Amino acid sequence: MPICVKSEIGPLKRVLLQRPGRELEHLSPNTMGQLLFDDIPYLYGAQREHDCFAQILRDNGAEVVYLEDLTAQVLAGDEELRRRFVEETIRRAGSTAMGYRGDLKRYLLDIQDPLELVLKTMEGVSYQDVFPNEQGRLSSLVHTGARFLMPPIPNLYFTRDPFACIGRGVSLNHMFTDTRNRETLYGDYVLRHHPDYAGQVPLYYTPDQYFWIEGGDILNLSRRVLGVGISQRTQPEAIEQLASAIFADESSEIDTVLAFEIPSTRAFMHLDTVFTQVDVDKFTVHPGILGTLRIFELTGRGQGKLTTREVSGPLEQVLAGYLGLDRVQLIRCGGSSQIAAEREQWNDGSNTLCIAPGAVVVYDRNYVTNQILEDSGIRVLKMPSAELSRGRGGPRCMSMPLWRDEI
Ligand SMILES: NC(=O)NCCC[C@H](N)C(=O)O
Repeated sequence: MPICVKSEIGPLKRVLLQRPGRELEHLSPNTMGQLLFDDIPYLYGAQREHDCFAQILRDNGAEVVYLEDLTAQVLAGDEELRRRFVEETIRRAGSTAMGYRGDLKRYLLDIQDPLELVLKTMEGVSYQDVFPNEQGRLSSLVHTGARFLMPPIPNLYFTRDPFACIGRGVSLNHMFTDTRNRETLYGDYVLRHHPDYAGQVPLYYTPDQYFWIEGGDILNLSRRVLGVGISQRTQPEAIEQLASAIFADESSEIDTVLAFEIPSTRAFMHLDTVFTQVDVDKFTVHPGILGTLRIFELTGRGQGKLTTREVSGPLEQVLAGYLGLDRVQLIRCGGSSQIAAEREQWNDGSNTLCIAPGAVVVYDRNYVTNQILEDSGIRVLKMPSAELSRGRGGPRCMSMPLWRDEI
């Protein structure tokens, strides 16, 4: 079996990243809001930071694989699959792309090197790429300099979101926004066609299901308990469908889904922006969610229908109960300072990537939270974060574990 993720903290052995590329250079002040960025990162700085992230993971025992490489391996030498991939990419890229589908298809299929093709679909295709010599048509005279026939998809380096590993299976997600829905195609091709994955991974959710769900909301709390956020990006109906599919899979060990309802705002876009596990009995949390958090339990494995109830009690007590622990410690992002909590949560201070019990990768800029983690006995591996953080996601968002050793 190629996938094994039964916790948030088991030693990380294989992880999927995407190295940010020219899609970041294709953000502009007019488009960045729609493309879910608050600023335009400096690409070469972002790549340096990302390479440092990958090196920290390798130095600590994880094999790093890249989404762009796996997708290129799938397309290499299979002309029919390459054609289908290009057609599907165009179909998902919006009405302008569909209006130019013949030209885009010719342009993309002309790119022989599979990795170059994959990167081009991520970077976006401009009017001038396709029509370098066009003159005299209305469409060639207006705004051609900054016009994309196929827009860039700059959020791909947040590999946490388009699909999520759950035990031995995967939720291949239906994303909240159009720009991010294109991202699911790469995981789809890898999971269905790559020789290492094809036919071996149960899919618990697929993008053709109607409700939104994103991987940042999915937390493998234990081999038996899955946590899922109800958030700006994940609808409760999607959680019901996901839970039903998991409970119907006899090979899955999960018998409980805990749904955590967090405020539906951009600052808290996914559960993992406010809450991540850092050790067997320790979690980071953004204090801003504690007052309003509601938790629901879904059960019903093997019964053909779900049973739902609201769970009462403080978060630490609920977590301790479901994880079979005496107590759980919540480490507050920003400590006791509200301004530090808000600033560091905005820069993903709560979004740690746990690589083994008690060891996490974090952004260096969140020094208040990082110090508190160290004081709590956590080994804190800091990565540079001036540019990557402008995309509003941290180390957990930028990684999809494919294999964690069981604990
Ligand atoms: N799991 C995460 O919280 N991922 C961060 C995603 C950031 C991206 N700019 C987005 O808005 O979707």
